Amino acid sequence: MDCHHYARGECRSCTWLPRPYDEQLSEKERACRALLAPWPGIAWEPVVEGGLGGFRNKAKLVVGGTPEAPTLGILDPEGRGVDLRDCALHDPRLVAAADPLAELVVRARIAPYDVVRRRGELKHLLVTVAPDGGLLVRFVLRSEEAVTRIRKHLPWLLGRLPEARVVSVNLQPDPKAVLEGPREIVLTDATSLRVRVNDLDLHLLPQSFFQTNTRVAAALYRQVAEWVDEIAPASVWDLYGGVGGFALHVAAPGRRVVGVEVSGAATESARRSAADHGLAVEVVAADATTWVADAVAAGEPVADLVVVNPPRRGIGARLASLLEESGAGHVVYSSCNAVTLARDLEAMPSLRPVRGRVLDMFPHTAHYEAVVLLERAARER
Ligand SMILES: C[S@@+](CC[C@H](N)C(=O)[O-])C[C@H]1O[C@@H](n2cnc3c(N)ncnc32)[C@H](O)[C@@H]1O
Repeated sequence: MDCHHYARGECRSCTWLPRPYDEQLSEKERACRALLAPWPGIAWEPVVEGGLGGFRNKAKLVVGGTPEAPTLGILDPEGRGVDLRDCALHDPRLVAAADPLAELVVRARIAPYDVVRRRGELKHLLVTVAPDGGLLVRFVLRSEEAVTRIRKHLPWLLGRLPEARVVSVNLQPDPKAVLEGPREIVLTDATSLRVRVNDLDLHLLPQSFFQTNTRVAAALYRQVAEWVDEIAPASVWDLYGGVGGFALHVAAPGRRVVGVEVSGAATESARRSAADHGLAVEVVAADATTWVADAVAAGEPVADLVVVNPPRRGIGARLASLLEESGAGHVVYSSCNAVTLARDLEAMPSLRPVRGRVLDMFPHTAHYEAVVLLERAARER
């Protein structure tokens, strides 16, 4: 894929861009299988392709420049804005939304945050697109200084960008390089974006995690639902459940499904989606490890099948040991970091990976999603 920002050396986020896409896929498969080589006999499904361009459903745009001429993209090493609003990875509808958003910044006279001088207000614009074109737009601000002006110009923005279903402000007062802060002010009547994934509408409230490639996420949920339905467990826990993608896909009559997720916004999203679809999925806001440890301590049976989909750091030694010692017959581990996946597998020797799939969630980078089905080995006599 040609990218003029890469060619000019302005952005090198896509570290694998010069590599042919077929080579990227085979290298990711090779790397994943090499990390999981200590567990021979995994039946691998074919890799899921992520697409050459236009696959990202979320634009994380750092705002630089001036109130009259803002840049939307990244900052260079000196802290100056580099405009990447036409990034080829972004869904074209995100690209189309960038100009009206930049115009809003000018109209509302919002000063881009200057990281060097620690002055200004607007740090990031975070925009998510649903498959039907609906948009969730978030202004990450240092303070509330510009909120009244954004509200004043909101009718103009909604006129220019009628696809914007949810518009919000996130307050991130710290001068740290953190994407967003804890407080969110929703400016529209609608508070969540509905994202169609397979045959489900997933609510997405601001501040909830969602996989960045909707088509690959749909393939991931279908794959896991297929494995789970084959096993037909009576109970499933979906740990690190986010907005409920796995939990809702594996819900079935007579099956007890519990989703556990630390973010309040994501749990609220999952609850709304479950209610809309009439699915009996229980959603708990908690730290996954603490919740499992408390359940075990209270003598509650661990689910027949446990899905885990942690951040890059993995599930860690404590949760791995709880699962190892539990009665769960199967675990599905979906990971965006096969290094921590392999480390966690080592800590669960009774749970053996039997099936696996690599999904190219992040084309043009070394990153990928790997999902494995673990089966409890029969106890040796
Ligand atoms: C990789 S995302 C997966 C989300 C979801 N399974 C999906 O398919 O979109 C990891 C999720 O774990 C959540 N999380 C992070 N730390 C957690 C913890 N200690 N306990 C529970 N959830 C956690 C994050 O908020 C995020 O939603």
